[in-house]
Amino acid sequence: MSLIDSYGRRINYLRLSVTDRCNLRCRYCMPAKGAQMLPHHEILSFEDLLRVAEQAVAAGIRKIRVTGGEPLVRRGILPFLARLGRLPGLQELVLTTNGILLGEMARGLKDAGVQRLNISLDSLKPETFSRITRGGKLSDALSGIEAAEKAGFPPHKINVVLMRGVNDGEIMDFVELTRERPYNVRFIEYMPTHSGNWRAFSIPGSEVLERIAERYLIEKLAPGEHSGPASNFRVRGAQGSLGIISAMTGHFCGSCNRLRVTAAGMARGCLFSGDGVDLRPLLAAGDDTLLRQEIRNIVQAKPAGHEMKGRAAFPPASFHMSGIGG
Ligand SMILES: Nc1nc2c(ncn2[C@@H]2O[C@H](COP(=O)(O)OP(=O)(O)OP(=O)(O)O)[C@@H](O)[C@H]2O)c(=O)[nH]1
Ligand SMILES: C[S@@+](CC[C@H](N)C(=O)[O-])C[C@H]1O[C@@H](n2cnc3c(N)ncnc32)[C@H](O)[C@@H]1O
Ligand code: SF4
Ligand code: SF4
Repeated sequence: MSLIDSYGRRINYLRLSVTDRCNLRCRYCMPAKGAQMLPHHEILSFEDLLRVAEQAVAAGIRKIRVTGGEPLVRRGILPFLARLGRLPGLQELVLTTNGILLGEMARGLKDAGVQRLNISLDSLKPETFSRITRGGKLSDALSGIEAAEKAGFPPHKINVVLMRGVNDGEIMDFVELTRERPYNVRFIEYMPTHSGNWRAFSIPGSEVLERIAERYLIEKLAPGEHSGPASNFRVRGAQGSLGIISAMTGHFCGSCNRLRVTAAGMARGCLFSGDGVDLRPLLAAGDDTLLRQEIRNIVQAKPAGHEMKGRAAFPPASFHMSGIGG
């Protein structure tokens, strides 16, 4: 079974958000105060999340990335992941995290069958890290990253959302990190949110690459099985690699393979496509065949791309990265 959308793209990757809560408050993701968290009864139960995942896999999804909010703050996440990983037909179970809880949970994640981790780390300086995350401790994130390495995960992808004047002075420090460690450090263009003046902060991926190329000899890497939305590069002689995720200026929409389901059970064909489709009535009706058909319908209605340029108001009122899962 495979899911092909109306533009001929094969949709085989589900980003499943398990919570909209988080132990950090990153400036680019959540407002300082008054983030409206979903009441507990509106968050899908693990049973319902499993039903959605099961029907998505039956329809053609092969990879599930568990995200949030911070997925590791949801109670019961490890047994849930172990059950998710056992779904027949699912080939990859991966997770995106801020790393803060990995010190205590990395081993459990490995045992639950999570295959790879993408970890957000926006600064290597304690003060800047704390400023961006509104109070997070860099040492917690770094020890989490180390614990995950010790638990036997393959080299991590490290996600860095660049913000002009905030952490772009650290680009070369992150480049140096790839010389010492086998990580794939990915610089991400700041995407629109309600939490601030994103236009002033967003740095085009092309500029980042130019700045690196002024200092280092870099070579482009061929797209690999795990390169995802990033264009990847390597500084000559480095153990790790660099990625550019041009979420705003770039054009990975043409090869987009994703579907999203939020913790509230809203399915979206595109990160930026409005409110999405509410799966809860179908879950409540208990008809999994209809659920699978709805997943196919959403894939059919998936837009060609984000089309932000043509929009008078962006982002839409319903848009919160922490609520959608990035
Ligand atoms: N515009 C856009 N941004 C995305 C999409 N998927 C992920 N991102 C962004 O890319 C960054 C990294 O996301 P991750 O959660 O690490 O996932 P990923 O890069 O898709 O992961 P893999 O391809 O599975 O390695 C985040 O800023 C996401 O918000 C997408 O489909 N569209
Ligand atoms: C919403 S977070 C959820 C997972 C986890 N809490 C974390 O931070 O890795 C998923 C990804 O979205 C990214 N993200 C959040 N807001 C963003 C924004 N405005 N622009 C670009 N990336 C963003 C984060 O950096 C992270 O890599
Ligand atoms: S990016 Fe991740 S860690 Fe930061 S506030 Fe959003 S959900 Fe939390
Ligand atoms: S913006 Fe939409 S279509 Fe483009 S890559 Fe992201 S999810 Fe896919």
